[in-house]
Amino acid sequence: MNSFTPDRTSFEARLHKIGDERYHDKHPFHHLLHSGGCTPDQVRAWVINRYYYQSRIPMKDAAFLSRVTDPALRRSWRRRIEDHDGTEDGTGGIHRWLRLAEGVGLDPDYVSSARGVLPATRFAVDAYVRFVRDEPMLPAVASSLTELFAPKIHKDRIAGLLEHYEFANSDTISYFQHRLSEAPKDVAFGLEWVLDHAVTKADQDAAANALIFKTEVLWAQLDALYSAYVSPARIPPGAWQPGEGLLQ
Ligand SMILES: O=C(O)c1cc(C(=O)O)c2c(n1)C(=O)C(=O)c1cc(C(=O)O)[nH]c1-2
Repeated sequence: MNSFTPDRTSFEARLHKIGDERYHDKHPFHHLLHSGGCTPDQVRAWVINRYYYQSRIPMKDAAFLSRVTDPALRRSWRRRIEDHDGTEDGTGGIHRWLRLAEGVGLDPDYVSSARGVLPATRFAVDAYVRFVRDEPMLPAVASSLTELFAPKIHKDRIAGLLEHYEFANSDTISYFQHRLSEAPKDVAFGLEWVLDHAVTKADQDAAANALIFKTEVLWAQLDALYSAYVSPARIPPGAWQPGEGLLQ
């Protein structure tokens, strides 16, 4: 019978180590994007596929909320949906992502139709929504903790896009600018909740494994993008072809 449960500090360090080793800031596609090495079509492919992730985040948060019995937890978590959906037309993260889409020359209606999304992106993102819907509460919350590592990548992205790409300006990058203040609030709450609720070794393992699963969801999306649009550029049947979905 396991009797030794590592303390909060070493458990938190274990979660951070997962990010240090596995977060998608290390993926070659991000290196290419942030250093100015992407062609306009590679940026467009990223915007189209990443939209699918964005669009499913509030759906997974709604699935999560539908299982929560504690009003205080619901009150805190529901802000995530408002961050993405906004509180009225023309506000929120999804709207801001579509401004980025227009900035790179894409028709926002095409992007929001999700027609050209890569199959592996769809599978990975849908797996995340199902995971949060179906797994116990602790792994469901822990899977959101990749956001611990997001502010750094958002800062790198803002700096890299502004330095290297003509389309980048305060309007087109406002999605990332907003996340710099939104994500730390989400993750401060989520981390506290996980540290409070992971009280046995088995709980801590389940939370750590959920975080690993989530890094894989993110990594798989970039692998799909790299293999379809970078090298050797094998676009799967049905996925976005350069030239499609452009602004008229
Ligand atoms: O640009 C990124 O690299 C990145 C990563 C992540 C993440 O780590 O899951 C999120 C976001 N951005 C993001 O913008 C966002 O709203 C978000 C929500 C969540 C989540 O799991 O609930 N992750 C992320």
